[in-house]
Amino acid sequence: MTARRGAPTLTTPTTPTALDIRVTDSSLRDGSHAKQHRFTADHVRSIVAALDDAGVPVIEVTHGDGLGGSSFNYGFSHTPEQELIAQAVKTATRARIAFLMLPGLGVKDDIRAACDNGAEICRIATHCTEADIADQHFGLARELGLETVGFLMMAHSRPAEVLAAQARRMADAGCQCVYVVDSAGALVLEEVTDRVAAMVAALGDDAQVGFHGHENLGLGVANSVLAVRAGARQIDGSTRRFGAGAGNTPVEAFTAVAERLGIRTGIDVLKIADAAEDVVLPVMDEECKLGRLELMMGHAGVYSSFLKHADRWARRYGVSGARILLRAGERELVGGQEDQLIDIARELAAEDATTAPTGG
Ligand SMILES: CC[C@H](O)CC(=O)C(=O)O
Ligand SMILES: [Mn+2]
Repeated sequence: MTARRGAPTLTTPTTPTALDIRVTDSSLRDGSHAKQHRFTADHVRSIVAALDDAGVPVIEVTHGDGLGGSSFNYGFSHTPEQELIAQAVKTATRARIAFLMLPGLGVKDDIRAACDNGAEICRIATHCTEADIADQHFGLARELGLETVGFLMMAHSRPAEVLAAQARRMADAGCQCVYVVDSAGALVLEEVTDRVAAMVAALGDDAQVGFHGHENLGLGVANSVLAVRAGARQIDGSTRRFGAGAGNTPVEAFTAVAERLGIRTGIDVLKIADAAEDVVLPVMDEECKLGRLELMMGHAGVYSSFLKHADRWARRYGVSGARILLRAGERELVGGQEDQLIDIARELAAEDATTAPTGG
């Protein structure tokens, strides 16, 4: 790496040198939440072409809630996700296409279809205490010759040793890289280090460890660097932060920081910055911002994909979206419990009605 003029030397004793890590861009999957699942084939082609040209090695394409997510509960897709996956595969020249599935939302035939459409990496997501529900999906994916990744979602909600045991379970089922998934964007610095390090120790050479961050507390890049320093070898992000909540770790910023730290991603900083500005931004309905609701998600530990749902029910019932999210955090809601946001909104409306001053 050639030193840039004026760039400080940031090497510290804990800085890995010339370390190769693999970045997966989730704009076309996690960004589906922000886009309310309205991706078209044109969006996929343009974003995949730009990311592929910038050297992003893995691009994830699926409904925000994974294969089978298109539904009344989660939101219907504009274009069937298998078609989007097929378009992504046709467009990419170097990048490999990944898909996500949550057992129960998607079924094994969805994995077979994604494989037939040319996807190469199967990512199975479970709540961080429920790794056992993914056993058969990892088994099938390996039989099909797919690379496997496991997602332990809402990883802030359990301590490092619990995650390490769950990661071991995934690896034993055939998972080749288990991610600490900070679904709520609630993990703060050393909380990432501890979790990643415990998983690295539990998995040894049997599987890698990855980190998937969200920006709800503004820590996506910093947390990802700490994950790498703790031994993570795969990092997720989304170009222009295009993801649920305040969005994901921005790939372009992470790439630039990684380059300064001697962490090699293989991504061209200038090209990914162009892709973020010229290609991804125009596809977004609005920038993923770190506003009041997003901050509450990180603060209260709420699943990032609840953002649009909470906002909708707050407007419908005339109550505060931030209070909906705080109560969702107190109740420790997990993915799949989106409907309970409606109950909370109704409760808050009833409480407000009883406390409102009466006229006359
Ligand atoms: C519903 C799946 C979820 O969006 C996966 C993910 O990206 C996360 O938990 O952060
Ligand atoms: Mn996510």
